[in-house]
Amino acid sequence: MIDPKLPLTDIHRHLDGNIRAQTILDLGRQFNLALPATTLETLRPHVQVTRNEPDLVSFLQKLDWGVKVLGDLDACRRVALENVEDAARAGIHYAELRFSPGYMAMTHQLPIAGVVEAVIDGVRAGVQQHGVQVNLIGIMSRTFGEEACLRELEGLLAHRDAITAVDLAGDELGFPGSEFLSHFNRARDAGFRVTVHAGEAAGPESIWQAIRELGAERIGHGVKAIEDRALMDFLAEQRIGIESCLTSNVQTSTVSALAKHPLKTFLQHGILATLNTDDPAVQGIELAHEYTVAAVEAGLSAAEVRQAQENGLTIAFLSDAEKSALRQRVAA
Ligand SMILES: O=c1[nH]cnc2c1ncn2[C@@H]1O[C@H](CO)[C@@H](O)[C@H]1O
Ligand SMILES: [Zn+2]
Repeated sequence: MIDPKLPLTDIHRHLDGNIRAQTILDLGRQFNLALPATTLETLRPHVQVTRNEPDLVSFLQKLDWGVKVLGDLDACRRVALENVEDAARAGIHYAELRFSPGYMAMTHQLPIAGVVEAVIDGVRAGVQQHGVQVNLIGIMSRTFGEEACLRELEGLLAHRDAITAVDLAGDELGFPGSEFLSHFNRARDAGFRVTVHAGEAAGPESIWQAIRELGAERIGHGVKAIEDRALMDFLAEQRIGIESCLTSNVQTSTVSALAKHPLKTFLQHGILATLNTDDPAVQGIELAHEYTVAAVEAGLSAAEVRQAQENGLTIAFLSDAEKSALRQRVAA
């Protein structure tokens, strides 16, 4: 169901939601940290979703061990490099890897701009080794409040040229987008592209807010757009893309089952919706699973899956020239 002649993109993929279990064990040992388990098998339930979580916030706790073991900047560089390796192995041609430098820095009080630099470094090394094309998206983790997000933004601004876009992620219900207006004004002034996690835990009003007040050009998840016909029309007309993450939405109980997922309706409505992973290691899936298993269970026809794959390139944060070059490279 993946068209090998079309670029395969993953434009919603958290680098810090994709830290290998083995790397968590290695780093735990290296920094002498007390982990909840010492073997891969026993660690797994602490770092991976084994059954659906009741809500978004419970799901997000599964990411915590991955960042708690980041004891120095080299550890950040390592997980960034491994993320590019994983993307290459998953057959992805172009990935937008997103990360929250403040979340990664938090446990061991690493310098935030240093984390940003280490991630850039690790990704650069990975790209050289594996030939995957990558752009980076800097996340502000709303869960830790406005001040913490401001520090993240500043760390990202310090490396403006190597960061393509910004995002807002974390606890959408507890920290509405309206608290982050000034952050996004600054980010847009600096020339960052904008995508926002919205309409995942909160309703369609959160998506309207992200577009109108934060300047979102794309929406992460956007599941709740299904409740607002005018919003669906607007997304289609304005070509505001939706980054769908099917398995993630079931694991966070955002949708009760794949068969109830609105992606098919979004595509039928002419919305530029796409297939992506979210937090592959935490979810225990890779992109191929989303294309060949999850999309099918969500009722997509082969033509709709192909449309979603096309849309990934259409809404990617790439220039038109970069898109054509990528298209030609893959088709050749
Ligand atoms: O599915 C998701 N919805 C909302 N926030 C998320 C999701 N996955 C990860 N993060 C958040 O992104 C940051 C790390 O990149 C963290 O804030 C994490 O909680
Ligand atoms: Zn996400």
